[in-house]
Amino acid sequence: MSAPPRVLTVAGSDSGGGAGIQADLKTMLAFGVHGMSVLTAVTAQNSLGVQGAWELPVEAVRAQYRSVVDDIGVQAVKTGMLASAELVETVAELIGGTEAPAVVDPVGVSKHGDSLLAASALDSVRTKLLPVATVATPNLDEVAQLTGVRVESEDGLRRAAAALLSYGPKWALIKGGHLSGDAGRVGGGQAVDFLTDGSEEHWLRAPRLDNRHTHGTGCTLASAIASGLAKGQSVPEAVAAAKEYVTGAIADGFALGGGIGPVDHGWRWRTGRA
Ligand SMILES: Nc1ncnc2c1ncn2[C@@H]1O[C@H](COP(=O)(O)OP(=O)(O)OP(=O)(O)O)[C@@H](O)[C@H]1O
Ligand SMILES: Cc1ncc(CO)c(N)n1
Repeated sequence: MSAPPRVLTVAGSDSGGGAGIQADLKTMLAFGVHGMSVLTAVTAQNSLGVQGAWELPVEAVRAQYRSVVDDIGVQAVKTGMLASAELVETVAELIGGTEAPAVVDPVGVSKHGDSLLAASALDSVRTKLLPVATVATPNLDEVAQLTGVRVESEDGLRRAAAALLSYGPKWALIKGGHLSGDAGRVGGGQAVDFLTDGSEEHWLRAPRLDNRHTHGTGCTLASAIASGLAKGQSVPEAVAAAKEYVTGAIADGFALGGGIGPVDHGWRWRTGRA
């Protein structure tokens, strides 16, 4: 049997299994690719929040990356929680030296508002990491932090994407999920995301689901995109398939613990829906 496409996630561990490395690997399995991981940080995390976070040393991140890329090889890379300026710069340098497409999820804070990136790292994200990204996938808070553009309308999504592209990623995918939650200010009850490379424009719309168990949506979407790219899909194709997957996973998200439960990475198996 021939080997499946290989995808590498460079991200933090979520002990609760809903986001981070755990969400990434589950998503990759659901897409039929071989998932591999470079751990950047360990978090003590559950449905209620992040109780603690510990970064790994730069040498540990470098060594994991070299182990994977030099022997096994990768067809796509995805980045998530990078914690510090030093780690952001290290990962940017490693990705810059790898040919595979890179999906950069510029993770800033968790769903509970716990910080997963030092404020001092923002400039390194702008000047080192975004330039080596094939697709960057900020949510509305992250794009506001990175570009200063606060999105309050669909036209705002366009302006935010243009500002993000000025830092160098080939494609910007701005996730409007948070905005449409606000009494449907944008999208008319839909979860709207906007994808552009500066010339093509793609609007991704899905029903906004009334399920509070959304822990891990961003990690899941980015890993699904990386999986599609590893299979040879174009960025718009991979993003469309990823949006469909994350929407199904949110619909089937379930309660665990006393707070925000995870999306269901196995929804296609569990529900039999396509
Ligand atoms: N309630 C919802 N119903 C449908 N789709 C949603 C909902 N919430 C988010 N989404 C979609 O989920 C995807 C991830 O977006 P989101 O804005 O939640 O990412 P994020 O904030 O980075 O996630 P995370 O909290 O994991 O960091 C997007 O496609 C977004 O439109
Ligand atoms: C480790 C980790 N990465 C990313 C997220 C996304 O919010 C999270 N909650 N935890």
